[in-house]
Amino acid sequence: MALYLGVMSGTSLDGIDIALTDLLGQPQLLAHYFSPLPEALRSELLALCQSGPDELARQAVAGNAWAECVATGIKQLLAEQNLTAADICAIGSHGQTVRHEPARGFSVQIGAPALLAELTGISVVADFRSRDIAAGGQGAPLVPAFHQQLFADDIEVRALVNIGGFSNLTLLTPGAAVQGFDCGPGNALMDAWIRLHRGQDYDADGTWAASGHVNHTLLTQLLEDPFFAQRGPKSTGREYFHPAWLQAQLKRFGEKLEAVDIQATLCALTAHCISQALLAQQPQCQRLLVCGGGAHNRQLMALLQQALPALHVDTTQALGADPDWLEAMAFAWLAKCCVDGTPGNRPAVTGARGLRVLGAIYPA
Ligand SMILES: Nc1ncnc2c1ncn2[C@@H]1O[C@H](COP(=O)(O)OP(=O)(O)OP(=O)(O)O)[C@@H](O)[C@H]1O
Ligand SMILES: CC(=O)N[C@H]1[C@@H]2OC[C@@H](O2)[C@@H](O)[C@@H]1O[C@H](C)C(=O)O
Repeated sequence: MALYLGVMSGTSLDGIDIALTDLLGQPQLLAHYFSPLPEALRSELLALCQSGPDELARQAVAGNAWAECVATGIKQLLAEQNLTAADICAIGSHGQTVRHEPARGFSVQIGAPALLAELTGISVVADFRSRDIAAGGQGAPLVPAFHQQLFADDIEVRALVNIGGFSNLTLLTPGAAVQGFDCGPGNALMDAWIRLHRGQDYDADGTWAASGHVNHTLLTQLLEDPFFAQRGPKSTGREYFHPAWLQAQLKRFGEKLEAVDIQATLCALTAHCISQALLAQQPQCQRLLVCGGGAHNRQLMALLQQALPALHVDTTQALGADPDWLEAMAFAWLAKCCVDGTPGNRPAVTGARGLRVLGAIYPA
């Protein structure tokens, strides 16, 4: 066995995913652990996504707190599995993205990797995005190479979409280089809207969205945002699709809509930005496999199937991969790539000048 831990704390800021992964042959998920972020840390991380007073020190303090949460989770997971630190080759720790501005040459993930190595006694690989950006790439998305490793088929043209806070698509065409790019909002705008109007973290199963009506005029207007027509390489995040983007769009729309109909329209926006990008970039695609938290949103899954009638729309579970743990597994795999000196980026995806080994190692 070659045991790696992948740690992901995604843009939706719901919590920390830890995946114990065997990377001796095809990646296998052996065990997993989820820890919600303590509310104070969650709101501080969210605040740090924008500039504010004393942010350098606050970023460092929040990074340490994040690493402590991860170390606690890792210790618990290892104890449950009767493993010790010595059994683990390395931790691949994505960290928490607080800024993503590849056009200005940076993407910032905080997570105190030195402290995490110290607290766990395990080597940590972190800072996966900066080398790709230094080589002219977007630094994101990085999971397409892992999707290719797990899901590429000799015959079927497949696509994967990870629907977390934002959504990113991977296109797997037999005999061709893997393609991939961010499509736009995933759950982030829906989460923000339901939080504002109903005080809930997310729209469980998409029930609220399903009870409203999609306003097609508003949907068309939202889809006119130039990001959607742009072809890859492209990536996005909270800097672009934020609640103020939605408020500006609603102001431009003018007509007052029921909150529930806006939720229905946001759900349709996520489905359509994915389906449009997929059809534009790989019209031969036969199957769409969904992973990330959005795979649990029944209304979103139904809208995706409606928008893509010629394709089979499934979650990755249909191929035996739990949709909730793929991102964390991807960072375990990327950590091994770094340790082995193998490139983790794919220039056709990120737009980097070439293949690069991603990440920095903090030895145990
Ligand atoms: N049962 C459910 N019904 C509807 N939506 C759900 C459900 N469970 C999770 N979600 C959505 O999935 C989100 C979390 O998804 P995920 O864990 O993939 O995000 P992430 O790791 O933060 O994302 P990213 O890929 O952007 O880094 C939640 O914020 C919520 O919107
Ligand atoms: C900068 C950043 O954290 N980007 C995330 C985010 O969440 C989804 C999408 O935007 C994707 O680009 C990326 O995550 C996955 C793990 C990736 O790099 O493939």
